[in-house]
Parts: sequence; structure tokens; C-alpha cells
Amino acid sequence: MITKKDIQNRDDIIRLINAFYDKLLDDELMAPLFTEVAGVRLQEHLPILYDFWQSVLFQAGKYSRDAMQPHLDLHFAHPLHDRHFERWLELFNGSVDEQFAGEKAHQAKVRALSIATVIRIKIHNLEKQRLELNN
Ligand code: HEM
Repeated sequence: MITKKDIQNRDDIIRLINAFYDKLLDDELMAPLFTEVAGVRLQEHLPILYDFWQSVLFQAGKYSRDAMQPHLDLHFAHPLHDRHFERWLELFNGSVDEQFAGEKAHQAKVRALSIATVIRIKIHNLEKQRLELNN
């Protein structure tokens, strides 16, 4: 059996994120959010994600943008439901596990879940506020 290695550096993050985006863009539920709704330009978007994950996992200090707002904008352009977050996490965790194992690999999955949860709570609260304002 070949033992999987842990996520160790930016090159590993690039491999992880590229594999993850191959899955997202191949997924019927998820792909339209990136292509049709957000019109993401991958050449610009992917390096931002490399910086983000390098900062999350290795404190690289390369990401100082707002990771929340783009998801709120996306939600108001096309509602993000539980099933979207569940699929996102399933594809992300699958991409991690396919290539890596270890402390950083574990941390990546934990951080993804916690950030997904924060985005979901924020969306939920905004929806609640919107309902209250309309009543
Ligand atoms: C339903 C789940 C999700 C969907 C559909 C989604 C989709 C997207 C899209 C379309 C963008 C590009 C927005 C733009 O540039 O206009 C984006 C950006 C980003 N996403 Fe997500 N995302 C999801 C969950 C997550 C989670 C859980 C994380 C964190 C672990 C995350 C991290 C990021 C980051 C760091 C960016 C870059 C923001 C920036 O421009 O600085 N996303 N996402």
C-alpha cells in the first residue's frame, strides 16, 4: 500500500485545489454557480484560493481579502441551500482524502466545515432579517 503524505506546501495546495475545482466544475449542481451565476475567471480565482489555503494551513499571511461577501453576493444572485454546502464539503473532503492524510489534511477539512458553517449562519440571519423587514 502506498502511504499518503500530508499537505506540506503550496504545491500540495495547488494540487488539492485544482483537483477540487475539477470536481466542482464537473458537478451538475455546483458548476452553474461558478460558471453561469458568478462567471468566475479561474486564472484569477484559483491563485486567490491557493493564497487563502496557504494562509489557513501555514499562516502564510497571503490572504487579506473578504471571503464572506462574495458568498453573500452569490446567494442573492442564486439562493445557496443546504444541499450546495453539503455537496461543496463532500467534494472538498473527497479531494483531500484522495491525495492526502495527516494533521494538515485533517485541519483543512475541519476549517472548511467551520467556514461553511459561518457562511450558512450569516445567510440564515440575513434571510431572517429580510423576512422581519417584510412583515
Ligand atoms: C455552497 C458552497 C460554496 C459555493 C457555491 C462557493 C462559491 C464560490 C464562488 C462562485 C466564488 C467566487 C466569487 C467571485 O469571485 O465572484 C467563491 C470564492 C471563494 N470561496 Fe467559495 N463557495 C462555497 C463555499 C466556500 C467555503 C466553505 C469556503 C472556505 C473554506 C470558500 C472559500 C472561498 C474563498 C476563499 C473565495 C475567494 C474570495 C475572494 O475573492 O477573496 N467557499 N466561492
